[in-house]
Amino acid sequence: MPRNIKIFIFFFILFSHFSTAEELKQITLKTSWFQQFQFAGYYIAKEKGFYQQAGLNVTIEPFTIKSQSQTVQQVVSGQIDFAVGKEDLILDKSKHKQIVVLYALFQSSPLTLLTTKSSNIDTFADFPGKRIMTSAADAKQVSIKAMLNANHIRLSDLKQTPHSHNIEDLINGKTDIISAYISKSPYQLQKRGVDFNTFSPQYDGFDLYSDYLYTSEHFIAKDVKSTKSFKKASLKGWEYAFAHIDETVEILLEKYNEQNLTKEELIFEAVALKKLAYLNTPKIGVINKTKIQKSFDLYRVLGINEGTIDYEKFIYDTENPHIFFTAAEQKYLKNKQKITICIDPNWLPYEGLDSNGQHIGTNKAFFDIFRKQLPIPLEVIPTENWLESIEFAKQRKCDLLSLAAATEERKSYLSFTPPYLVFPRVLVTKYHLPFVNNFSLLANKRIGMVKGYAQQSLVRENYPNIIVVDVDNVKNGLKRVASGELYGFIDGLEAVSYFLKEDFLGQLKVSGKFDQKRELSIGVRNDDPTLQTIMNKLVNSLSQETIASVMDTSNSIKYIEKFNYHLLWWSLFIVIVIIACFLYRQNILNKLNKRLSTQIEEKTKALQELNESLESKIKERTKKIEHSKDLLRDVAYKDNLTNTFNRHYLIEQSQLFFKTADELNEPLSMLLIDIDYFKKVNDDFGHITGDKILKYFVKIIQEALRVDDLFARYGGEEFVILLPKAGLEESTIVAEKLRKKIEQQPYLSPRLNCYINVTISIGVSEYEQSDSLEKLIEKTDIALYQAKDNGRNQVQSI
Ligand SMILES: Nc1nc2c(ncn2[C@@H]2O[C@H](COP(=O)(O)OP(=O)(O)OP(=O)(O)O)[C@@H](O)[C@H]2O)c(=O)[nH]1
Repeated sequence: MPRNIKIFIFFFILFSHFSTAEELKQITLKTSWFQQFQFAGYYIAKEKGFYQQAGLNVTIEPFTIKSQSQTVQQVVSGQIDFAVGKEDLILDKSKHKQIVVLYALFQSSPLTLLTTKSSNIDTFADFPGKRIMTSAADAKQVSIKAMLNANHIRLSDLKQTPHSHNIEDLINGKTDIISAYISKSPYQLQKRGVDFNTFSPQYDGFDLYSDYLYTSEHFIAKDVKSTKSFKKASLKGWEYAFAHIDETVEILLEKYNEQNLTKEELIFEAVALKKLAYLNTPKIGVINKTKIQKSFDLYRVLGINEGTIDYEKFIYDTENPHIFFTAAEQKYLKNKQKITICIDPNWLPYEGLDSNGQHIGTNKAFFDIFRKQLPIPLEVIPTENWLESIEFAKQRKCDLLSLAAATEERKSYLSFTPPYLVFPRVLVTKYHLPFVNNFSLLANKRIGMVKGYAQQSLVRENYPNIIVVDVDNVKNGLKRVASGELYGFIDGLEAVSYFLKEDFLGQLKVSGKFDQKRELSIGVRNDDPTLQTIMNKLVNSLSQETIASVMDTSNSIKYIEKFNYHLLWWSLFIVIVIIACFLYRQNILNKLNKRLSTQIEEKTKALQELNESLESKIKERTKKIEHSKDLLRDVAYKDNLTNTFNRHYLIEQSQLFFKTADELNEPLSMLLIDIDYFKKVNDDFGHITGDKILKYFVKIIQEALRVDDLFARYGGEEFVILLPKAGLEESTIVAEKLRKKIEQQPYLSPRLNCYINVTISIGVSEYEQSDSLEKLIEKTDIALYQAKDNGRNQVQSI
């Protein structure tokens, strides 16, 4: 190869290397232990080029036990950029306020205490007086302290010896207890076949973060971009390492194995640590403020720390970060005392001034975010219009100009932050006009644009044939379009939408959209570079999520700020008219209803009265009829003298008695009673007394009979009794009972004042199926004849 070509290649390689190194940001990282899987994510990020892709050249500093205790100080002082910290980093934070944590790799600490089974130290009760081998760093860890404390063991109860980091010392009994990583020592014990006990703080509920990645406030203040990039690339390295354990272990074995660990040892460690990294979380590196607070409270409870921690500054939230200022910036802000900003007072919903001169609109929400980060006020200087705001910015009457596009002309007096709001620009025309896809078609048309807006020059440049007409503000521009004075108006979509919906609904519409979007930044006076870096930091701290969230919130409130009272009054008026009509109609209906009700009530009352009188008449009539019926029945069926049933009734009813007896196959008997020698009674005591004796006789007989029995006067002094359900024998007994009653109860004549003895003769016979009344009487009469014939006052049955 010719010599000059060799020289060219040499210089090419030299300069290309030099230029790459120049482009990459130099970063240093210090781990908390010797090379092992515990730091694999960082090795992988380096080896796989994740750091390089992020613009970083990372140097992983060699670990030494001697320098271990100095790491925090080295980070705080800026000698090292990033470091891996154990769970007691929060203790360091309370002393070194500059520490900022980027993430926590292990959701629970791998630190544990181990004893061998053969030592018979199986519970915490066996701990007092025993030898413990623990490093100064391990002894400081709150999880170990809290676990011992919770089990009533103090470190002073144990004989502490320096850690040899040699597991053989536990196996050989040189110590009783050792502090160890769950990811490492158990493997060595298992391999040696030594049974062991694990005392993990996690089991007592003390699962604290470990392996924090941290840096200093100074570093972040100096280089937010590298901070974010390093965090992102490191986590990417970790995700890769845990997803490709075999490949990672091979890389470690080849390049990062100063402890000469075996493949199996590294895989054991990887598996154990992966569990801790993804414990209760699918996302690696999460950090929760509450959990940090609890850990710090634990130190306080244990009496280890009395300090305080500003958690907002301790945990660096990439999405919503706290902004750290450099010492120079802090000094600048202290001297500056306040930052002033000019805004567009007439550009709602983006921003504006309300009737009290207060800043309102979407951009105010962004200012409020900035205000939280700034130690000094951010003050709005009121102006009449955008042109005046520009003029004030030129004259340095305000430090900043809000929502400004970075035009060449403005760059002569302002520098610009990165844009944080991007608006589409649109054309508004009258409602009936056609949509415009190509703005070249607007040639020779009068198009309004707000005077002083940077977009004017852009439109003039791109569409020189459009006649751009200055207007004062968006609303006036739209008014002039509505009146026909202008063909159209160009501005941001949100700004025109705000007024279209408010004041021009149905008159104007969005008829086209520009390809170029409008990117808006904060203009910063270009004679103040420190203010420029401060404003850049503030704008850079806005994540896309924050911007979207502010836009969403302000979009939902913008129409509330200017309430459409015109529409409200009209709506109220219409509602009132409807209610009034309804009430009027209701009133008329009520009156009609009332009248109808009265009429119905009157009619109902009259009908009720009529009904009642009819009812009473019917009742009366029915009563009369019933009475007449009773009278008729009495006349027809009753004997006038004795009030017993008569022969006619007997003839009628006997058929029913016979039928029942036939159907039910029940017995039925007849008594035929005749008063003995009644002619003589009449003769001796007179006919009237004879009548009374007949009545007396009937009364005694009636009292002795059952309700079902039928008692009737057959004629003269002869009476018939029908006894249902009674056979001949039973009815003969009844007849005898009646005979005795009459015999034993002589009639006392009040008129004659004497007892008159009366006796009766009774004939008894039983009904036989199909007997007629005549036949039955005939049979009974035969029996009666026998009773008479045998001397009277007796019963004869047949
Ligand atoms: N006081 C009164 N006597 C009546 C009534 N009906 C019938 N008698 C009388 O009853 C008597 C019946 O007489 P007789 O048929 O001869 O029978 P007896 O005198 O009772 O003699 P023996 O029946 O044979 O014991 C007559 O004197 C009738 O006038 C009545 O309603 N009132």
